[in-house]
Amino acid sequence: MTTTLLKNYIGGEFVSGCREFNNLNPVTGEIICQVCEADQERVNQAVTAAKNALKGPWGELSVQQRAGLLHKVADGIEARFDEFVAAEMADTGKSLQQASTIDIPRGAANFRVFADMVKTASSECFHTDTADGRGALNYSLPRPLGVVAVIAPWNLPLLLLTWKLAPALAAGNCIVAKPSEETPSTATLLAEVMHEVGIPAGVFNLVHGYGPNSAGEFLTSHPQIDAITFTGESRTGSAIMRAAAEHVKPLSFELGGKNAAIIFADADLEEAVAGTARSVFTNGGQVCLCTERVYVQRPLFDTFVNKLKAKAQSLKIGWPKDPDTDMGPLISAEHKNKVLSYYRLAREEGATFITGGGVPEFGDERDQGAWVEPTIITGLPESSRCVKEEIFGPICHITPFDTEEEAISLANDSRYGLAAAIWTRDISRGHRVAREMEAGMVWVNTWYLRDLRTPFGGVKMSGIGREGGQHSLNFYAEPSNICIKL
Ligand SMILES: NC(=O)c1ccc[n+]([C@@H]2O[C@H](COP(=O)([O-])OP(=O)(O)OC[C@H]3O[C@@H](n4cnc5c(N)ncnc54)[C@H](O)[C@@H]3O)[C@@H](O)[C@H]2O)c1
Ligand SMILES: O=C/C=C/C=C(\O)C(=O)O
Repeated sequence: MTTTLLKNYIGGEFVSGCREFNNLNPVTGEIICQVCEADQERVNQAVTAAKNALKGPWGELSVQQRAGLLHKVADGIEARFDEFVAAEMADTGKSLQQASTIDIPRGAANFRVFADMVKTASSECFHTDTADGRGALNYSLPRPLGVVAVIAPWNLPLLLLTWKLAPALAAGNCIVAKPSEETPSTATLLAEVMHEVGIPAGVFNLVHGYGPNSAGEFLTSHPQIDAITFTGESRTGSAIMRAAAEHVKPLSFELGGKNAAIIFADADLEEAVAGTARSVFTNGGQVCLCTERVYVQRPLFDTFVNKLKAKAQSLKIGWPKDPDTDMGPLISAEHKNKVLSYYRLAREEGATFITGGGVPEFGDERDQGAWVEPTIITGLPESSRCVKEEIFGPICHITPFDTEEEAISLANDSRYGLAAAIWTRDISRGHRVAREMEAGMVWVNTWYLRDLRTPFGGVKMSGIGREGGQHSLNFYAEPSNICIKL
């Protein structure tokens, strides 16, 4: 992307904003470009454009035609694949390997999976007996919610934005989307693709800005927004719930987590170590599904800790474009300071540092970036803040356990309930323990293995509702029941 100014996309036009803010590259802290912040007026214009578009050609398209346009969006992303990869890497510092094998491919895949799924969606129909014997027919039709506000986070920017956009558009809604202020680039490229493939003006609108007292809050408190889908921190979810409360509307929340991994003594040790290293350090620990609490059955504890330490110390921390790089920087100096504050807290709480706990020194411009060391700690009480609070960085705490019941109790002792991973060769135990997890998603002898048709979401403070497959389509369109007296 050569653009030096990222604009809002409203009513089919790229427009400026009330002011401009810097988009920084977290590898070196350098300014990548400027971004136009949308004020209340721009958000109002975007919502009006979306409202009007509902009554325009978009509402008259057949499901097949809508699905065909969504495949064209996927084609457009794939046609500009390298641009999307470069833009995602510039905004986030994530590795070429991750951006090119996960983030951007899923951007296209999300559109394709829902374009295909909506074409085969079915609805309910009942033949009803009646007192007069003539009966009645009850059938339901899916009605799009209307204008949907989509608010996305910075960790998997295109993946998570399109994970919401694709089903929302497939169901016939119009959108006003706000990407994170940290990662505006691929969302803007996506607006260019939408424009190029002929998504009708106003169907997809993009507003840049922050949360409080900026585009995010203006959007979620807007009376003409018909539904909100949000992915981000749990406390932000609470704020959005309050902002939306006055105008009662459907909410879909994918929120924070403090995910546990349980490693039983009978686990395949090499698999469990490799899988746990992946679940702790992928994307610098900046994935909602990442493991921050590891529970290892006592006979295996010392061996496991030493092997995970070796894995952490073998991670290549380096330039995102280096094909060997395993881990880049965190998203921002602010987030780096937050993660380092937990490294300091861990010391204050008396943790034993197995590895890491500081900042890597490169001796070049990366020393101005948002880098931290992959870190493993042990020895803290389960009540400590580092074990209870989401850190969202490349760090895990490891605790020994003795019995299956104890492991389940430890893993469930959290206000979050997003994901869990269980490592055991005893598959009956895998089924049994998975069923006891207070989490929306449980992986056994693997992690982050995805089937896009499955329910994705969390319990407790980790979210409201489910995304994925029919679960997404059920949120973005609600059934109207029609009863015909025969
Ligand atoms: N459950 C999931 O699927 C999932 C996926 C990814 C990230 N997350 C969570 O997201 C968090 C990291 O992402 P983040 O730092 O971008 O989260 P965040 O809550 O700080 O911001 C997320 C988005 O919300 C916007 N926002 C912030 N305050 C707002 C407000 N008051 N009103 C409206 N919009 C507002 C931000 O500008 C951004 O676009 C972590 O807690 C992580 O666990 C969860
Ligand atoms: O950071 C959270 C990752 C979410 C991933 C998905 O929503 C997905 O893989 O569909």
